[in-house]
Amino acid sequence: MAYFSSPRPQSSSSAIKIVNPAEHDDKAKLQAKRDSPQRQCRNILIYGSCRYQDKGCIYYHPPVEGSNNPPRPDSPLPASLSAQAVNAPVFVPKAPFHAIATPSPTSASPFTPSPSPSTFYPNHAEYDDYGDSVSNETPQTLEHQLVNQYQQVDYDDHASPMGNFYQSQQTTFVRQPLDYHLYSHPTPDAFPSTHFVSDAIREELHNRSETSQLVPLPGHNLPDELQGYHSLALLEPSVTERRKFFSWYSTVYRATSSNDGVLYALRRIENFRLMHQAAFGAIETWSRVEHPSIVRVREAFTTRAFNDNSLVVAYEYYPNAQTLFEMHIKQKPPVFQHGRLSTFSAALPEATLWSYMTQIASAIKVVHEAGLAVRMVDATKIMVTGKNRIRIGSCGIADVLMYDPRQDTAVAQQEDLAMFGRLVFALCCNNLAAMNTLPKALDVMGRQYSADVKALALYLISKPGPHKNITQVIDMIGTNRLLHELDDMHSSVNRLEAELMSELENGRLVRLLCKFGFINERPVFAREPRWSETGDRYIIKLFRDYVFHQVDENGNPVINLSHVLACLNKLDAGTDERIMLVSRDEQSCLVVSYKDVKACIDAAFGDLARASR
Ligand SMILES: Nc1ncnc2c1ncn2[C@@H]1O[C@H](COP(=O)(O)OP(=O)(O)OP(=O)(O)O)[C@@H](O)[C@H]1O
Repeated sequence: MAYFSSPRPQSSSSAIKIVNPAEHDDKAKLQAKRDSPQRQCRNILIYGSCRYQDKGCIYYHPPVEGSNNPPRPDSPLPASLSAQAVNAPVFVPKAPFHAIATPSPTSASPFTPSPSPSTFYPNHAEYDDYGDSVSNETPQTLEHQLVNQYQQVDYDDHASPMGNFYQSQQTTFVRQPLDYHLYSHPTPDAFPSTHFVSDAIREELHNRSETSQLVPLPGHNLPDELQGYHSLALLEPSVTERRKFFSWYSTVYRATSSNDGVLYALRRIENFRLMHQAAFGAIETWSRVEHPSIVRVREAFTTRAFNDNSLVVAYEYYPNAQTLFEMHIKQKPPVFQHGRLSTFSAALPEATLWSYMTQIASAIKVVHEAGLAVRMVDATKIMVTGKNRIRIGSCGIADVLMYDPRQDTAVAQQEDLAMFGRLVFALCCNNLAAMNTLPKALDVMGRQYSADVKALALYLISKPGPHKNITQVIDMIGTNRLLHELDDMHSSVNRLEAELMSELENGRLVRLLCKFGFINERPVFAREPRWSETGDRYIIKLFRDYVFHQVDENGNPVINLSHVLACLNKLDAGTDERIMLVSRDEQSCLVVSYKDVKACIDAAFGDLARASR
């Protein structure tokens, strides 16, 4: 929605007072006056040119500067518009200003607006072109087509995480899913995609937002309030087989903090009795570790809210995050492939593996430099929070659970490297326990990955030593791969910035629409019930009609988002381009520039803002 119109160079303009044609006007006289070929063509006044000039238009067309046509001395072009100009013959377009954008499922190119508003409304001649494509359908038929269109798009989208929902005949969901494609699908070929954030990112973000807002299912007997957190929801299905976290069972919840209203992931360790308060010291150190590949630790506390002694550590929450285990190792349900059920899962591509290893190595380096050890480099605790973006989760918990003031951190750091090695084997072999049969694991690894992967994995699981450290690991990853990762990151930032640009102007347009909402049809203001119908506000009202309430020559509504966006952008820019506003009774009209309307809106809104203080 980010297009912005460039103002057309025009002569200075000013609002022209509305003139109500006197009811007792001599109609015949008026007709004669209107039909006079001496009168200047209204198209020239409004648009600067008339496309019917050489096709029989009977009104006067002043010569274009530099043309060979001699000037007509008896009918000079007025330097500026006079109030009488509103009596000029009314321009009646052959077709409505803007055709309805009908995304018909059957048509190959249902809606083909010009790529930018500046070319979209360059002159009135284009309006007639749109007229050629005007649909004769009633609004009801159009709505029906639109509904069909959306149904077709969404129901066909098997790749969408909502796909199962749409296919299901059951009506167990009360909440309506968001229609991600509501206003931009199907994308017409001629419509530059830069006008909207791309479908993939929009859907991804909507999915995350929807997950964040999912209401927890009842029946888990969760506490209403927990040390400043409320609205707890389980983040893992309660029926899966339970693995122990060291010697304890753990559960992850999503919860909202009463302090800042932000969502957090709470990891609860069941039946844990804290023996040393000093164990929480590590949590404080962890809460200061900031790294893009580490899930930030917020705080830790013990609680009896679950009817036991639980330890709870609060982390940053990443909606729809999956663990590396869930994403790459867990056996997927069989799918039909080539006519039979198959449980085949593709090997992790080597490029992705290097990206993962680079991110993990970088995170471990920061942790080791902070005098800590990760203690949990495990596929079930590393989360994928975006495309190829991983973060080590559950940091700090092991420090509390295994608290031992005499423990040597250097030993724990060496263990981090060994765990990292086991993780590489698990990812290469799609098996958490790959290391248990090392020869087989090496064989699988050798067949699918380069010798560098194998060398690094073997180094990581090699015996601890004074020279074995994370810096060595990063050296083994190599400058080329690090540079490659850096380039990928920059490209990703560039892409996201471009996406951001395409949505940049939305806030501006919403603010404008809000101003309209505040001003238009306000029942009572300053004890003047007609406040919104008089003075500047009347112009705003007519402008609102011009933007939103256009009708075609049959009186059918014209629903054209491009027209609305172009008008609002020009209004916000305050361009000199002029438009004709027509009163609702069609008895009077007004030629104003966007600049004039903008001034009216600013003044009216200023009135309201002052009165609200
Ligand atoms: N900080 C977080 N933000 C978002 N989701 C999280 C966060 N931490 C954990 N999760 C999610 O919670 C779910 C359970 O996490 P958990 O670590 O218990 O995984 P698990 O595979 O069930 O491991 P285990 O079997 O050891 O409990 C996972 O789907 C994980 O993605």
